[in-house]
Amino acid sequence: MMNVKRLSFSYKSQSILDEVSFSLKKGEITGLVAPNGTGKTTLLKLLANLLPTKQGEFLIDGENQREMSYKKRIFFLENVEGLMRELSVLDHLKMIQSFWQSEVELSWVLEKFSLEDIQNKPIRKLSLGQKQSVLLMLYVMSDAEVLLFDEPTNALDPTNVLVMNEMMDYLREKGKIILYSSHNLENLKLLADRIFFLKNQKIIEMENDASIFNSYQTLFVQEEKVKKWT
Ligand SMILES: Nc1ncnc2c1ncn2[C@@H]1O[C@H](COP(=O)(O)OP(=O)(O)OP(=O)(O)O)[C@@H](O)[C@H]1O
Repeated sequence: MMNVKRLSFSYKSQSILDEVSFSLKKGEITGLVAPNGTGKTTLLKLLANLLPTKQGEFLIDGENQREMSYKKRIFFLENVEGLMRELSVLDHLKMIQSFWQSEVELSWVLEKFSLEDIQNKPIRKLSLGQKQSVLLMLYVMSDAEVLLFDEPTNALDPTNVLVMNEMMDYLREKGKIILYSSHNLENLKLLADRIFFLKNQKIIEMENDASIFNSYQTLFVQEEKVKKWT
């Protein structure tokens, strides 16, 4: 269980989170939804200890984020920009396997993503969607307890979205704590056990049922922003 207690955060005068409290459970996928620029990535960075927090605390199984081993329980790579251009796919997998002392088999992960053919290519020679698949592979390879995904379907074609969904089901089965930030409400509706909306610096927990699209419309869609162009 990951518990977040009274977490607040601002970039200078811009308040992003205001005394937010929630918990994430093992074996559950929690969706995180909000319009552009609301603070989803900021929240993921805070949980991964990549931004300094002054107010609030978070714990994994009671262990506070200020303790040394906390960081080694969470995997978060914001986007493909975090991959190393000159290193091959295989190099990345080996690096993560070694750093995380993971027992996940390299060949098994490559096979699940059907990426055996490009395993020796450097990242700079891959397409955007291929890089995204590599990023997802690293999550699986890390075998970390807490997995924070920022728009994981970015640049993926429909087939690879299905591959990602299989991956998510597998990770849930393994008891991972998963926070999945996305604008793809349709896919989240399929996958998520719970969905959080982020609005006015607060988390609102929503039921993941047929009403989720209407709720999004009511809470977030600002008709005045969609201007007539013709
Ligand atoms: N390093 C930073 N310094 C100052 N402000 C920042 C910084 N990073 C993000 N912001 C601001 O914080 C707000 C939230 O940004 P964040 O990236 O967390 O949003 P998001 O919900 O992930 O958006 P998107 O859906 O577009 O990815 C935005 O208004 C952004 O301009």
